[in-house]
Amino acid sequence: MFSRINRIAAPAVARSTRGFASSSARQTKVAVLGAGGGIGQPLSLLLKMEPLISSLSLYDIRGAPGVAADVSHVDTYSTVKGYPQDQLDAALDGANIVVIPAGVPRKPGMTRDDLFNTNASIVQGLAKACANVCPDAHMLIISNPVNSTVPIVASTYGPKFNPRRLFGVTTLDVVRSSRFLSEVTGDKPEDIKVTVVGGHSGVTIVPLLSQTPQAKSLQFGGAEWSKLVHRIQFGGDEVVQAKDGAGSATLSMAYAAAKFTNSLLRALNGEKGVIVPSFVRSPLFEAEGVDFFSSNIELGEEGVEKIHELGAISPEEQNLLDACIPDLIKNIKKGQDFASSA
Ligand SMILES: NC(=O)c1ccc[n+]([C@@H]2O[C@H](COP(=O)([O-])OP(=O)(O)OC[C@H]3O[C@@H](n4cnc5c(N)ncnc54)[C@H](O)[C@@H]3O)[C@@H](O)[C@H]2O)c1
Ligand SMILES: O=C(O)C[C@H](O)C(=O)O
Repeated sequence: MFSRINRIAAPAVARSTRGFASSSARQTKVAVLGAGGGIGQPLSLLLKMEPLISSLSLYDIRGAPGVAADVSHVDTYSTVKGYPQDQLDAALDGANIVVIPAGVPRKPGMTRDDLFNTNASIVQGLAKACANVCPDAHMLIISNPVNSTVPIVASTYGPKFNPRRLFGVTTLDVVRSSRFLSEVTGDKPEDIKVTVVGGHSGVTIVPLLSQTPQAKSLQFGGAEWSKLVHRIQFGGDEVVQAKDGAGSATLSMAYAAAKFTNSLLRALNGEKGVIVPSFVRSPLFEAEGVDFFSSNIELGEEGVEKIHELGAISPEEQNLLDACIPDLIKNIKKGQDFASSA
């Protein structure tokens, strides 16, 4: 099966593109597509508090001008403009980063894949517009199922696809891992860093707890470890059930998306050593038929600078990875088939 436990360093993804000037710290335009929604609204507020953003462009088929008017009163540096349904191209004009939380959320009993029929076309439509209007923008995809929507965006871009600039946002899994592990060990969550690899759905979410010093006391394969891994993999269900039909994670997701956006902005502005997990076009499991995979990514001034290998993992984590790969292949292919048939 997937027996390579110690993987050596991957070559940096070498593809140069037209630049995002490192001097643009005070001139970065970020567009949020789906800004009127449960994630979009708090995310817009958090991005308004981000000093590395100079201009926020808020788009939704419903309510974006209202959200923009509201957020624009916050006394921070950036300007904010809202765009209604028929002004998508104007919203995207000049965008350096596009964050997409547009689409329907789950209700209890649904899987993320059950959202595919609705969200695939929403994301594809938005990706087409981005490919036309701001083809060099960094694309941050939140809409589920992420394992399929990211491949949809890549295929929709066709020859314009730049693998250094497309990211599936899996940061919520990282955030949950820190928090949930802290509840087990008593350590401070802000001190805990867990590398979560694979994808963003159930068993495709693989937390590499063996690489986290605070998790060393766990007995790998034991009940406590299994319970923790299950909670990380199915944390989204906790929120969906608690919201009881009113949607899925929005506030923690907005926090996670703002955190990822901040990592990218820092790297685009020249900070070195920014390394975070994200679901990207990846060579790591290409030989097994996996085109996209989440692992630690070093971010740089052009986006993806280097895709890190997994490093040493435990036999129990290898089992998790073995379970992840077949699902991931199916999810990715579903997205690619959708895009190629459209
Ligand atoms: N990646 C993650 O970790 C993660 C976490 C939580 C939620 N999600 C996903 O994020 C998506 C949004 O969740 P939510 O709770 O904000 O949902 P929501 O229903 O509250 O908001 C979605 C927004 O998208 C808008 N929208 C729909 N079609 C659009 C289009 N064509 N263009 C622009 N906007 C459009 C809607 O009008 C709405 O305002 C869901 O698919 C959800 O599953 C992902
Ligand atoms: O669970 C969901 O459907 C939303 C999101 O993917 C999450 O992990 O919370």
